[in-house]
Amino acid sequence: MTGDNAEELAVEQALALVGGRNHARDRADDHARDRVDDQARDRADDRTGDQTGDQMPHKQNPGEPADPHPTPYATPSAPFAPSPPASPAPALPWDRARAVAARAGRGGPLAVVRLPLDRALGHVLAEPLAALTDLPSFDTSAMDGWAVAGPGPWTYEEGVSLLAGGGESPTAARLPDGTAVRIATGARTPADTTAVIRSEHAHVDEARGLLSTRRPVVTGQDIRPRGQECRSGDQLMPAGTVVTPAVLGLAAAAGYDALPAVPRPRVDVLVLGDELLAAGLPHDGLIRDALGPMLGPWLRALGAEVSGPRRLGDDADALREALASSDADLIVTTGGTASGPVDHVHPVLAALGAELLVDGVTVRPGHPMLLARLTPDGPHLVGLPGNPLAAVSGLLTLAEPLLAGLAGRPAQDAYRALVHADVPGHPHDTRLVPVVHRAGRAGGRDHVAPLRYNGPAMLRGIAAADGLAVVPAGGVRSGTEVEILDLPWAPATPWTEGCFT
Ligand SMILES: Nc1nc2c(c(=O)[nH]1)N[C@H]1C(S)=C(S)[C@@H](COP(=O)(O)OP(=O)(O)OC[C@H]3O[C@@H](n4cnc5c(N)ncnc54)[C@H](O)[C@@H]3O)O[C@H]1N2
Ligand code: MOO
Repeated sequence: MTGDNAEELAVEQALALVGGRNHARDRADDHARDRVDDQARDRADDRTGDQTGDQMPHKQNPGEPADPHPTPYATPSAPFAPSPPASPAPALPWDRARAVAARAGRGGPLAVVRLPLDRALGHVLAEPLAALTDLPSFDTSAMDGWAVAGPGPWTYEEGVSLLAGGGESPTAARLPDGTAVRIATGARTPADTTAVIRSEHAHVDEARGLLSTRRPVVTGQDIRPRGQECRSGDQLMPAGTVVTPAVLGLAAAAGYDALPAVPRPRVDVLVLGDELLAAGLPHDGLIRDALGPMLGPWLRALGAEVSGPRRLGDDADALREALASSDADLIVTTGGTASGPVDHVHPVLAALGAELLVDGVTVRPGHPMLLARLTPDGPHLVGLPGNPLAAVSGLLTLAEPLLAGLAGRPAQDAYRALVHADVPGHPHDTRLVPVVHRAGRAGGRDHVAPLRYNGPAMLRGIAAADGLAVVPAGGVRSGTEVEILDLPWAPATPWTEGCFT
């Protein structure tokens, strides 16, 4: 990794760490039971209603530009001709899909590496962090002042001071009753010290060589006793903890030079689509690739080591070759998940004999998202739909819990927050809607506000968001609680106020 990359990674990890509310809870759903339940439920869904987003009676937010539901890009040489899905497997409900992804990530044993502290940020502790020393490791003065023994007034020796980091002074190793010695914050207190008197509370009579104080002296005052914070061997943090800057500081204080960590999961990002430009303005039916620039940093913020994006166009052979030759733990593809003429993800997975763990999720946007295992021991693949907000939906539904499992930490769990505004729902699918957290004003409660520009092809809402509301079928009323998934960075900037809600 270059220095630049390391710096970029550190910034992204820091963003992730700053923003994370981490309401993690390990939901170990029974995968086999889930699949059976889900299949029964989905068969019922198929009988009762519409599965497409096109008919969603979704009230348009005021001012939101019309977003006709996108159709796959069609070229004159390959006219769009909808074909049946490659796999008849039913779509999974959103929470089941997350549980399946989390379970898939937890499938194998975790590797352990020892990383120097300056490379450990954002990794997950593979073992509990046990103190290698008592903290403090010696009785320490908490203040600049005087160490005293017994009741005052105290005599002292002119010119003798105990300093932080100083070795044991022969004159001050033991402090006889009735004596005092000048001491600095962080210095070891001599044996038999009763208390430390802050310099501002001490009265020094230089002529008589006597120290006194008008304040009562409490035994042990302003002394940090050895082992106050921990004893050697105490567990400071459990395995599975994400190494934050504060954990690095604690580990250093407790004597660590390197930390036992789970290696970051390695992720290859493959961007599919002939219509995508890597630079410049859209022209002639071509558009900018919005996912390549977004996914690397986002996946790094989720703790991954990312290579790519590689733009493969709509080339089935190139996709097959890239999948077969990858040595990553996870491959993330974008686009090509549906059944259009150049949607190659399903056929290539079938040709490689991959096992589809999730083939569609009853969530809007993002319903064609998929999760596969390429070989029994091989990498997983998360297929993100090409519509950009649908890709974000797939990222948080499948990639985030999978990566959490691969990295040895619990997946983010949704938590509940009040929503300020009615949020329309899909008739029977979950909706993920960009929201921003707002502090309650004038006695009001903290809440989230849904953001406009939340169409599947739009990123304008999510760019201003700090979370996604998980809106159940049928929608939610203003003033009720809704599940929230946090985005892995700090709350959106204040100028989103009024601009997007
Ligand atoms: N007959 C049906 N067609 C479609 C359905 C459906 O149910 N039946 N679902 C629609 C939905 S919803 C989605 S989402 C998309 C998913 O399709 P793909 O995953 O195959 O994605 P593409 O067709 O390749 O692209 C869709 C859309 O997104 C644009 N795109 C793709 N990649 C990028 C990128 N990197 N940056 C920016 N934009 C990108 C692409 O140009 C298309 O406009 O399928 C619908 N169709
Ligand atoms: O509604 Mo699609 O799943 O745009 O994402």
